[in-house]
Amino acid sequence: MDFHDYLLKQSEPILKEIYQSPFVKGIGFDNLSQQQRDYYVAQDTYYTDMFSHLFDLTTDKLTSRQQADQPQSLDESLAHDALLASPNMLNIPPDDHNLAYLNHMKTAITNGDATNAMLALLPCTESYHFIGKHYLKTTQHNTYLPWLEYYSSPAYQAFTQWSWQVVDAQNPNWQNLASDIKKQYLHTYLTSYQYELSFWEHAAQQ
Ligand SMILES: Cc1ncc(CO)c(N)n1
Repeated sequence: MDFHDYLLKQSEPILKEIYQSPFVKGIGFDNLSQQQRDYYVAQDTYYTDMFSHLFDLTTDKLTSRQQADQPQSLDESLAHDALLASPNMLNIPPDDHNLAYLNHMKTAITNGDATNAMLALLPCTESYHFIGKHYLKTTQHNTYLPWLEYYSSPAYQAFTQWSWQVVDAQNPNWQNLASDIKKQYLHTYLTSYQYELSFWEHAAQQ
């Protein structure tokens, strides 16, 4: 088993909660209010802007081979457009859970090694790909189909697979990791997953 498969087993319960969270179901079953979409797109626009900066900091820690293999970076404004937000989103400031999530990633990336940095970002990348695939065929004539298509697209999949390959190559003998290091990696990864869940939960509460 590769390291990312082991990690996925650990995050599976949270991923299942994410699938069942009301906003994610709202995307899958075409059932979201304008207010929920405005809030989510406002939060996520802020988040993805910061994420690209954090991603660049992480890339600096990788080998030049890994950097060269990185697929073209993606323009998530296409996914945001698919949620049809109103201009009211411009009045919504970044919320505390969002800032706390970004702060967690920044700390893990600044203070940690290359694996720790990748694991702070991985839940973000992989969970959206799983959500896209999970709900792609759920509802006919779904208003939000372009959102699901974006995250299940070959380009997004390539980005997810590249992330897995990097994490696996960094830890070919992950079973032999010192237990405190393994604990730290898991903590970084699962904390990001918990923040992903919380991001969705807040969006549904609007
Ligand atoms: C909160 C969050 N996590 C992950 C992604 C996927 O990039 C996103 N757009 N937003």
